[in-house]
Amino acid sequence: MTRFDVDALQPVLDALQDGVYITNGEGLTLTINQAYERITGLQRHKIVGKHMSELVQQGYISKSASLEVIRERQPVTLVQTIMGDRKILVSGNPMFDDQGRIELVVTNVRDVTELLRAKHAEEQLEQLLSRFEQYANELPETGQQNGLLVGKKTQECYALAKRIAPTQVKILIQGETGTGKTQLARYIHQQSDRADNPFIALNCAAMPEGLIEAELFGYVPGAFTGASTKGKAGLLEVANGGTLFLDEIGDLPLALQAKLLKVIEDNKYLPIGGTKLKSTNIRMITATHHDLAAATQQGRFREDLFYRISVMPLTLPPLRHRQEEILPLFNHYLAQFCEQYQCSRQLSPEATELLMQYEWPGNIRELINLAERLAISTRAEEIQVQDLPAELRFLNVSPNEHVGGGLKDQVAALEHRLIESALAQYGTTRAAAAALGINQSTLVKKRQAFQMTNKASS
Ligand SMILES: Nc1ncnc2c1ncn2[C@@H]1O[C@H](COP(=O)(O)OP(=O)(O)OP(=O)(O)O)[C@@H](O)[C@H]1O
Repeated sequence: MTRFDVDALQPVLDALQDGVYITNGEGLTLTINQAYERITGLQRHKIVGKHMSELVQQGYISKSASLEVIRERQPVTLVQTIMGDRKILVSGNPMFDDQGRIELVVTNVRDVTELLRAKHAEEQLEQLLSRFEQYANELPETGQQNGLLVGKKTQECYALAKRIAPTQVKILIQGETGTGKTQLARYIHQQSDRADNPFIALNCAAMPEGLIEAELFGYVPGAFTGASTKGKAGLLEVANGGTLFLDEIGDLPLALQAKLLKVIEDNKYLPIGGTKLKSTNIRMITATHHDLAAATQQGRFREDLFYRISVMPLTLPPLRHRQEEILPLFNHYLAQFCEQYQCSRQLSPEATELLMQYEWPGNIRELINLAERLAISTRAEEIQVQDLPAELRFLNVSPNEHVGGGLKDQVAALEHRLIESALAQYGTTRAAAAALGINQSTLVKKRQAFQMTNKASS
């Protein structure tokens, strides 16, 4: 029995925005309010009279705050998961009678799913912004605002970019990762009459759909639970008057492609939760490493958007197709890092040869990373083959002929050939082992094991 007439209180409870759940001192459900029904999807008539432990057993809720309050005899706050994925913040409070027994447990419930999502989104945005800042700092120091234009193809690409920079033509930059797409987009911005306004870059592949939408279009105050009360300006607003560079546009979800098309056609967009269209004046430059024409045929990219953004395609070839640039770029960055780390380094002819033969899957970015790594890690002034990472050092090891057998045999055979190749290159087991990063005794044992297997099978 309780001193309170719960039924009489019901209209008051129903007027509250937060969900309310009331049990008696044993954990039997006395009532819930309408907000609780809305947040959890549970219906009052189905749970009144039920014990909280039944609700947990039947999977309606993951944990009961009321039972915990009864056990602990003090307030309890926890985050619960309901209906699979929604997160609710639950705070239970005991109400004691004159004898100190728990008479009621009153629990209030707030849906924090959107709040948590927004918090996560904010964190990701902060990271993103710090990346922008980091990238923006890279250019002025080297003075290489338009890059090192050594190769003919790169020179032609930049020359064309310079001619079209002052126009409004839509540019799609194609190229593998690290080939310099962002740098080229920034160059176009700098050569245009928008140079004094912002250059904003967004990588569409780096974020989940909900977040990209909030970042691009922004949201109005109170657009969703947990949204900032001030609302948020989208990048379309931040970049107003300047250039918005959308990298990896091929990864933009279809729903957002439709919204982006509207921006391109009318220079208008609707912030999330908004009712009034906003105008923007941006130059959009896009980039991709995908074959967008193929993506269009497969229905993964809107055809109308593809034609709109690719009026002027510019292609940056992979570094392996710009052989003449490898050394000048490498030496440029090596000199830059030597100055930074106060050292002096140069490539030996053999190491130079391997750099020229290497495929550079990460293109210029990979080359820059290697230059920095070698400037720091080599001891002698001349960089030797053994200073290079394994993927370059063993370039001349011919690919494994099929030796038959399973993966284990093939891996053993490859290991054997790498060991033999290192031995041929370095002469002694000690030097070969050092180059392979293993102990000399391990190398010798592996060699013997392989020779024995070979004898046994011949
Ligand atoms: N012509 C160039 N000369 C010198 N450095 C360059 C040149 N082009 C690009 N770089 C440098 O190479 C690195 C990678 O370039 P960038 O970030 O523009 O590549 P990206 O194609 O946009 O890569 P991702 O697709 O992975 O974003 C940057 O540090 C950039 O400064």
